[in-house]
Amino acid sequence: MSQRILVIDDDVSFCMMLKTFLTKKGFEVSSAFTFKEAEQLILNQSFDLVLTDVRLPDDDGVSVLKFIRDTNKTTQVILMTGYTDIKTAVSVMKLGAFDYVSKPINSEEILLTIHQALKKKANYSIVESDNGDGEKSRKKSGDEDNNYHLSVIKGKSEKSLELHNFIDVVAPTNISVLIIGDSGTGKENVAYSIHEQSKRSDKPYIAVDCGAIPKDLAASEFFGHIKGSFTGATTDKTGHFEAANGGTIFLDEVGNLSYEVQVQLLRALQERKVKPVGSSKEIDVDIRVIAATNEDLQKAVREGNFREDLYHRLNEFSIKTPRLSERGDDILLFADFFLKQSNTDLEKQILDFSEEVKEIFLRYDWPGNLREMRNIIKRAVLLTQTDIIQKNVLPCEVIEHENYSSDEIIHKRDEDDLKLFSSKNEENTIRVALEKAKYNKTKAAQILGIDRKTLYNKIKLYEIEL
Ligand SMILES: Nc1ncnc2c1ncn2[C@@H]1O[C@H](COP(=O)(O)OP(=O)(O)OP(=O)(O)O)[C@@H](O)[C@H]1O
Repeated sequence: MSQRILVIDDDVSFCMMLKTFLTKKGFEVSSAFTFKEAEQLILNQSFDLVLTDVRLPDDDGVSVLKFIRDTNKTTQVILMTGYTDIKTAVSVMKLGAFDYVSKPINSEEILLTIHQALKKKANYSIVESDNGDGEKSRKKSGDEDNNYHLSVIKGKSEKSLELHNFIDVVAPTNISVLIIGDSGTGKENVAYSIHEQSKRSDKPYIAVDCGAIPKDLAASEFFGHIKGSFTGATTDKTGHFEAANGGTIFLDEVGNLSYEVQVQLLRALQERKVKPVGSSKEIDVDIRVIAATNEDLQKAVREGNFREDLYHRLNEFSIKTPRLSERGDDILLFADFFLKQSNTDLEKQILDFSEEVKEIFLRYDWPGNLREMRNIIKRAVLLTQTDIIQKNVLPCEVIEHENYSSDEIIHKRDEDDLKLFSSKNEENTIRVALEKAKYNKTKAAQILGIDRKTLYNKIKLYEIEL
């Protein structure tokens, strides 16, 4: 059976274009132009994946994600953003979206991201609440990000050395570790490194995305259940705690747990015993706990949203993951790593970045940290037809502080980009670029990464007055 995708975007022509494109690629595609329409569709059928614009006429991508999380926990969500929305997209990532792609959407890039998201979905062996199949705990293996555990960059900057020093010190112990850091700074990687360097490395490592667990199913997810304990529980299920027995449990986005679940979790951590839902037998568990958050948990404690006793239990030792912009020249090491990774993923052989691009990377503030860099480089690799990545394939937000000289060579960008270009955002993006370039069309075309002729046509199409 083909996989089901829901596309949500209020730009009707863009939405239809994407629908046609994905249908041709063998997916079963539905579309909605508003949050309200999407809500109805999501209630009536289950989707494997939802592709949603960050801004919708009656709501936004955050609400879509929250709604999906409340109804169907394994649906993957990919956000589509205009370049001015990157910061919003980064914050939505914290709520458990799979990834975001920037507009203009490139067809090859979106297909790749869709396949990775669906692969991740398939790897979650948690069964959806409505079909009640036998459930198993999940290990985040096979997850796109997980492949990168195989080779990670440590870095040489002061911040990186400090981070790895902390990891080395705490890993061999049984101490609970709380990893604090902005989205995309590599918290999950740190958790896995701690497990790998611990005495438990040959035992299970179970990563649980706490933001993705609906409140009603949390107890069963963590502690398991026995057949018949509630509607849909048609077989016994092993909970994450039991599955992690002897090894490590990683509680990602721990700040998202409801108060009720926090109480249950605390009890399990204090007593090192769990009781599956519907069972009267307690099971002893020996686990090391690592948790991560990108929220200010201390503030959540002060405001009464996170239990203080649980906070202290999780935070026997804390590690802060540095922002990418704080990692000095390591930025180029990471860039090189993502270049190699993208070459492998996309079967390309790009050799390097131009000196100018390296300088831009070193100056940029990387609000989405490593994840943003990975995405930007993947896209640049996709669009580059020569050996070296040049500035013109970088998104506007990365180069917007730079000066543009009109005698720079204009590289022709893959026309494919413009085919799936949202007209609403396109017009906006062109206006912003023109303004930035002080209405110099050559510079504006450069900012946009398109050739001058295309820009002229677009100016005519949208009747932009110069
Ligand atoms: N040391 C590293 N070397 C190479 N790649 C890394 C490293 N750390 C993280 N990455 C990559 O950066 C991306 C983001 O990392 P990760 O998912 O661990 O971040 P995070 O802080 O857990 O994000 P979030 O808070 O959004 O869950 C992933 O693609 C990951 O593989």
